[in-house]
Amino acid sequence: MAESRVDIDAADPLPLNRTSSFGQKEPRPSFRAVFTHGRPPWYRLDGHQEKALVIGVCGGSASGKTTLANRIIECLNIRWVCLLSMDSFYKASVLNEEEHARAAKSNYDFDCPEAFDIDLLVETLKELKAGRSVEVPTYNFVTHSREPGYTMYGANVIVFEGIMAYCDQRVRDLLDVKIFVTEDADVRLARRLLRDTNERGREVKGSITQYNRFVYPAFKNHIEPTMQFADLVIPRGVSNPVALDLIITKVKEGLASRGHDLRGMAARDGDMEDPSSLHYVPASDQLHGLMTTIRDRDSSRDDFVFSTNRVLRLTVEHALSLCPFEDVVVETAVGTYLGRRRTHQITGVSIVRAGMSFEEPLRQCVRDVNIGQILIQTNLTTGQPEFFHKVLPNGISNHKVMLMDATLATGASAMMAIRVLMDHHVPEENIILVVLMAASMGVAQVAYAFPKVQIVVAAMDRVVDNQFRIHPGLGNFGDRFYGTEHLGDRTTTSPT
Ligand SMILES: Nc1ncnc2c1ncn2[C@@H]1O[C@H](COP(=O)(O)OP(=O)(O)O)[C@@H](O)[C@H]1O
Ligand SMILES: Nc1ccn([C@@H]2O[C@H](COP(=O)(O)O)[C@@H](O)[C@H]2O)c(=O)n1
Repeated sequence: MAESRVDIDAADPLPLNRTSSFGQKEPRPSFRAVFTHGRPPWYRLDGHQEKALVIGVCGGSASGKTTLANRIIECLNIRWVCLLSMDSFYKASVLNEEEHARAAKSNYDFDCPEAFDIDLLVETLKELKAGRSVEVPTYNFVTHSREPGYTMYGANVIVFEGIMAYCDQRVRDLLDVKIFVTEDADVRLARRLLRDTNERGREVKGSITQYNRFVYPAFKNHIEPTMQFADLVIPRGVSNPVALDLIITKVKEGLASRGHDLRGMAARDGDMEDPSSLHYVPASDQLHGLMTTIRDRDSSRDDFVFSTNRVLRLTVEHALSLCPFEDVVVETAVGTYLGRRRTHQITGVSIVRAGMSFEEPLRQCVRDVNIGQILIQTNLTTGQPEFFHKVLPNGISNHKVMLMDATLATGASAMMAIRVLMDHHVPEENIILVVLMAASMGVAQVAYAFPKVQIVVAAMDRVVDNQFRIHPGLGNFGDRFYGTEHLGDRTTTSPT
């Protein structure tokens, strides 16, 4: 797979033995890795996105914003948090030669709102808050320039820090909690001098010149006045454990009210009527016979795979008949003929692993098909689906997308996959969910959350047990199809 997402950020604000830039020994925080893979549901049972909680941290330069932001992340001790720094949005990529020369002589003003690309910052924060991934530029303080950025994945909590974090109303409106860190000006200057000379390649004289000319006046004119927007003013930053405790308690309360037990909630919903978006592969004795072989636990693997491939192909054919077609005139050998032609490029996206069984039947039906994959696994402790990986073809947002999985029980994995597609701008109405064996509760769940998604199933049962297995169902599809039954739980992906 092309795009691995096992990225782990080491979010250690003060690594072992590091001395703070004011010269004091900081208590060493425990190491903590922030995982950006294995994401649990980031939307509610109705399919709508749960907006991320955004915590703003503002204050003067070297007041301790970044250190506090990292400590908040560490103390929250949850997955799916990210730190966004306003520094990434310095406009420096557009500094001209003359401005670069001035910056080198500490004569360029980096301490005014105009120095930042606020429009890009607002867009980025909006996307992150909506749970989507963004490209964040990297800023180089030594060369005063923007460098290639990195992908920041959507998170449940975003900590955003910067000197001008509260200067723009549009940014303020995106923040759920606003913190302002205060520190004495002489402490800030001392820390900054150390940082400028140790980390940012500056001379002492130039650093002091820049501080007197721009940094201190900017604090008075632009930064300090925005303290009025803060919910919480914190003196001494991370050295203020009482304030830190208050912040963590408040944020955890906010998160607790956002439930994420989607599979459990769905499982309690029980049987429902067939929704209008559900389409069965037309019933026939032939289909019935094939499904009987597939359900029969005594069928040989060869018979199981053979019958499955035939039903998968029938299912794909039926799903294709739901795609939009338009009139087209063609010339036959002896005249003209008014025909029909599909209007959209088809992309298949399989939910790994069981959904991959659909890939070959789809290729047989659509010669120019693109195939993508989404890896979702069930967390065996929480029972929740978790999103790990995706490969989506270019241009997918304009395609009809066949989302493929062998079985659909509670619908939790399918919902997560649909959410991933929609986060990548695939319109809901462009998605067709194709499934070999569904449970009515899962179908109802997906149809409730995403009414514009068409659902095509070859067979449906009404009962899902408390281990999320369909009854009577067809057993563990992946193990039977891939012949891995003897490996037991080691190969278990999402039950459905
Ligand atoms: N409470 C504190 N006590 C001592 N040193 C601190 C404290 N907070 C931050 N520092 C140190 O001050 C320097 C600047 O802190 P940083 O968090 O990067 O500031 P900012 O992001 O506001 O510019 C860093 O070297 C950091 O280790
Ligand atoms: N090329 C640059 C860009 C910015 N600065 C200074 O950085 C300060 C903001 O960063 P903090 O980590 O202190 O919040 C700001 O005060 C700018 O003066 C710079 O020196 N060079």
